Amino acid sequence: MKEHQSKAARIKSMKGKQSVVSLTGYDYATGRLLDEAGVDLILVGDSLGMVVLGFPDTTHVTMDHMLHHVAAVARGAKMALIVGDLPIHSYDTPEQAVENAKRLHEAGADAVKLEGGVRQQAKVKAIVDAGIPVLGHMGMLPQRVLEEGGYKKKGKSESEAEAILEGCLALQEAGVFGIVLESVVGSAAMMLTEKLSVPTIGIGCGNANCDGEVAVITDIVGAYPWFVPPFATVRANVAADTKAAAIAYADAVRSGEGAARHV
Ligand SMILES: Nc1nc(=O)c2c([nH]1)NC[C@@H]1CN(c3ccc(C(=O)N[C@@H](CCC(=O)O)C(=O)O)cc3)CN21
Ligand SMILES: CC(C)C(=O)C(=O)O
Ligand SMILES: [Mg+2]
Repeated sequence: MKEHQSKAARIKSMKGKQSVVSLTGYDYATGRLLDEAGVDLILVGDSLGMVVLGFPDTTHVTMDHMLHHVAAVARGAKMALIVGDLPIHSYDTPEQAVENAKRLHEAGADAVKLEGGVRQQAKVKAIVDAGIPVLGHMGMLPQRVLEEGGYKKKGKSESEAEAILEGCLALQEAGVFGIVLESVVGSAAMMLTEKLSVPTIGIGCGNANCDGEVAVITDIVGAYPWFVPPFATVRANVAADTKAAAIAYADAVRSGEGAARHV
């Protein structure tokens, strides 16, 4: 087994033993800091389209964007499993899915993630057969935000929860090492976590209903204050500190005092 595959196998084996700690990261410095912090899994998410590139949603993200950011994170992180999101329309066929998964892997991703269940089963099998571990993603699927008309909670009814389970089981059978559950109501997330043999990694699924959690790094450090999902806990004030530092710098330059350290 190659190193990237044993890293993914380690995440899979954490189910029932240790919570999987995951955060998104988009650049070298953040990859290095999260690695030093002991994060298990760094997701180079297509959320970078929103919080780094300034698009209104993730449907504008391309393979070129992903390759650029995956390579930067991979230069910074050595211990954590690095997962790269396959962006919208990069996995429309099994052949295209394998080709683009290989490109993300060559750029430095240990594994890839794609959105959806039953209709992605053949693509997941093909990528896993090519030797690249796959993380599933079920529940709310941001790449479908335009069709859905917003970000809505999933699994509210029993039939919707059962449909999510069917998708998760299809992914599990195809060989995913874990599944991200996004915006699934807590009771359904708990049911899925019980029924699946691979770890579930929750975001917007409440507390302690999944085998791990993932969060968008700019949300937890307060670096992108203009759109923060309601479930995120903001633990630092990077945006406010950045603006305050720029204002203090501007004052120093404009006052004639100068901004350089006097050494
Ligand atoms: N900064 C950022 N953080 C994220 O977590 C994130 C992104 N961007 N972009 C891509 C997706 C979109 N995400 C979102 C966005 C909004 C809600 C939200 O408003 N949820 C409400 C609405 C529930 C409903 O209407 O059914 C909730 O109460 O959970 C959830 C996840 C999560 N992802
Ligand atoms: C929100 C997570 C799961 C994601 O897919 C992303 O950051 O793109
Ligand atoms: Mg994503």
